[in-house]
Amino acid sequence: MVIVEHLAKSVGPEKVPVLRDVGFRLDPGEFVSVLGESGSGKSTLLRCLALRDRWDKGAFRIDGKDILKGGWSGKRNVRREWAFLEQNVTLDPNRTALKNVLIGQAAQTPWWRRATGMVRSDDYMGAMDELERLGLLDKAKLKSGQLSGGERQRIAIARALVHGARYILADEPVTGLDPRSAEKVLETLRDLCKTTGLTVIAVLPLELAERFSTRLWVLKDGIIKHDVTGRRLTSQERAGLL
Ligand SMILES: Nc1ncnc2c1ncn2[C@@H]1O[C@H](COP(=O)(O)OP(=O)(O)OP(=O)(O)O)[C@@H](O)[C@H]1O
Repeated sequence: MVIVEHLAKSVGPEKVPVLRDVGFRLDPGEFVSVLGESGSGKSTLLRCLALRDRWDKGAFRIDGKDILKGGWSGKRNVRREWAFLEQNVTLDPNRTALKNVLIGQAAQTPWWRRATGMVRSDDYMGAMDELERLGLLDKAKLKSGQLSGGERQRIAIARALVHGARYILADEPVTGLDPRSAEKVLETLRDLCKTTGLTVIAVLPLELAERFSTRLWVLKDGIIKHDVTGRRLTSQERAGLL
């Protein structure tokens, strides 16, 4: 279980408070969508959880361990287990989809493996299994530049899973995709949550958030103003979001 308490974060030279007091508990397999007006701090929250941004205040406990107070190994585990899925996926266009899955992201892969592209046969089998599970086996040998935007997103998901992700933080992962590709990416994430216990926290448009996620957070005034599970937002809760 993940427990966040009293997370606060100010930004910029003026130290403008964006997150004032964010707290939640999260079980494995949840698919959370973060909603909120532009500038409400959705990306800041995701970056804090990925430890890309330093927290001003707060406690971050995972399976009973206090990550911020512990040593570097807890933080290293968070960096490995919390994968960040961006709107514009960075894949190496000169390598195949399979090689992109195998060599991983810079933060997860030793430099010599990235430089040489060397992989172990176990890793190869693991990557092929993951591509099969995500319905991408027929794309394995294509150069990533030949893939569609939705396929690139799903390759990035496969890459995260192969490298040990238990949590995926996705900042507008389907913006710019056509509706069918967007649905396929979100169906993939939803199925993984159900079948593997993967936890997803994503910034999505309201309509897709309500269709695909199990829980909705509305960020407002630096806190999670509404935290809703298993239902749509009421008209009062969605005020200001559309
Ligand atoms: N490094 C920074 N320096 C100054 N201001 C920042 C910085 N990072 C974020 N901000 C400000 O903090 C606020 C929250 O930004 P954030 O990107 O988290 O919002 P958001 O909810 O994701 O917005 P959007 O929906 O428009 O993407 C915004 O007002 C933004 O301008």
